[in-house]
Amino acid sequence: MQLRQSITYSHRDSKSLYDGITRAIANAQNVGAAVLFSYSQDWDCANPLLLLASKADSQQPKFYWEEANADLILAAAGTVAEIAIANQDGGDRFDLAKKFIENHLDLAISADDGNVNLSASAIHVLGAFSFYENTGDACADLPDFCEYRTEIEFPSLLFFIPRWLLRHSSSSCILTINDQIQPWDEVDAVLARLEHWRSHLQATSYYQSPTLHEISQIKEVQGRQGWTEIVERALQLIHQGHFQKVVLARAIDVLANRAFDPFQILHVLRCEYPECISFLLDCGMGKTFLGATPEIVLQFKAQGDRLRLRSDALAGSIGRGKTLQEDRLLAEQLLHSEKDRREHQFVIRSICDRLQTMGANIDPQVNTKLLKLSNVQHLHTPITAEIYNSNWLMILDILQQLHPTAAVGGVPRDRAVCFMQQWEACDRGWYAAPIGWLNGNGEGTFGVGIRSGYIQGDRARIFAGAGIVANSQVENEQSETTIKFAALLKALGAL
Ligand SMILES: C=C(O[C@@H]1C=C(C(=O)O)C=C[C@H]1O)C(=O)O
Repeated sequence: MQLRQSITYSHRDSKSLYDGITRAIANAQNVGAAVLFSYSQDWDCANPLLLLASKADSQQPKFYWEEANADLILAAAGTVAEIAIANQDGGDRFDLAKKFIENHLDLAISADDGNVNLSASAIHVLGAFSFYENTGDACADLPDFCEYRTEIEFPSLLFFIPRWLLRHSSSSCILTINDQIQPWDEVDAVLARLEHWRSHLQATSYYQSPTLHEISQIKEVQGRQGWTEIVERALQLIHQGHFQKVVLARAIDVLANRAFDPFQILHVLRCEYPECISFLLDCGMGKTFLGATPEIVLQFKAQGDRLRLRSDALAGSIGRGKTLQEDRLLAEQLLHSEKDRREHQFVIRSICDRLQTMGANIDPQVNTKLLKLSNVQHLHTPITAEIYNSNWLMILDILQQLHPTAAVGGVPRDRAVCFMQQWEACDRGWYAAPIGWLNGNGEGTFGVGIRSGYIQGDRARIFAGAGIVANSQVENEQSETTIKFAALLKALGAL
């Protein structure tokens, strides 16, 4: 089955917009339920993050996504359809995500002003998964687990279709307004609703950034053991052959004297890390998850019956030098480190094996390079593949297979993940899990939610992890996480 958004109208005149809405109302009447309608048009906006900050109210879900390298910014707010699955709900969340998309995109009607390409006019679904499918379930027999839950909880799946979305690139800037059309709707009422949102977004508004905060406390989250002791325990288990690799995260709580401004923090990240994907996801309940990730877990594009896929192997890390020469020496050290190469190979293997299990043909050209960010350099191998399937929604099955890769989980995955759940100081929530977007044109990107943290009022909890393999040195792994923390600490004004 080829599921795509059912119809796209290009409207150079108001009659055809009228026809599109009429068709959506007919669809809604046929199925006896609401049907999505979207209208896209050229829009003038130089700063999508500022638009989001000034237009979205605090109760609304918000999403921001910036891939500077791919020349793409998405800024969106509000919701016309949403699925939020709590950790305890059970059910297969990837399957539920798929059904959500099918239910909403299958009968959706899109219209545009005639100047919009298919990618921009397609309806976008935005969201994230939590790291663990069902917190505590995989290790139900482990004692005292609940004590270590994070205080900031996020759904195990959150997908939403925004009320409005701005898709910005250097060549175009398109605004899409989405609406739910009811069987009893009338065309004029729908037109009035579209006009309401259009003028809301067009009205001049100013973003008043809150008064700058000061940091009052920075404190490592303590579990039942300190992080270095957990790393030592993991090394013993690696030595005994229990697992070969486990990625262990530390968490730090940062407290300020007044509320943090998530938009300001994201702005710092996007300027400092242009090679990364800057992201922000706010459920509309005063909690924001944000970060700047260098890692893509799955990027895809449907081309006829084929799906082009990309997934990044990113593992093996070292700091940046203060001088060019020191930086080069560190780079050489990383490129020739047997331990880091081995750690990196685990990730390449885990991604390739799982893609092959799904029937994908991996492109034979696989090149490992250095990825240099302002605070850290990594071994980086983009893996590209192709799979034949007429239903692009199988990407959710692929995502389910890939997550967590050995870059943020371990090898073998189940044993490593169980250890992490048992020993890490707190639940990961959305940290190191897939976050991103897809659209009705069969394309999308999910990043790995690392170099990230949660903001809730005057509190932030940030995460950083490191891959532990045989011969890992505890102090080196700890300083690696300290280097990684620097990104968020700096953006929070805590460094
Ligand atoms: C787990 C994190 O990073 C991951 C672990 C890496 C490593 O161990 O070298 C490198 C990149 C990421 O895949 C993190 O940043 O929190």
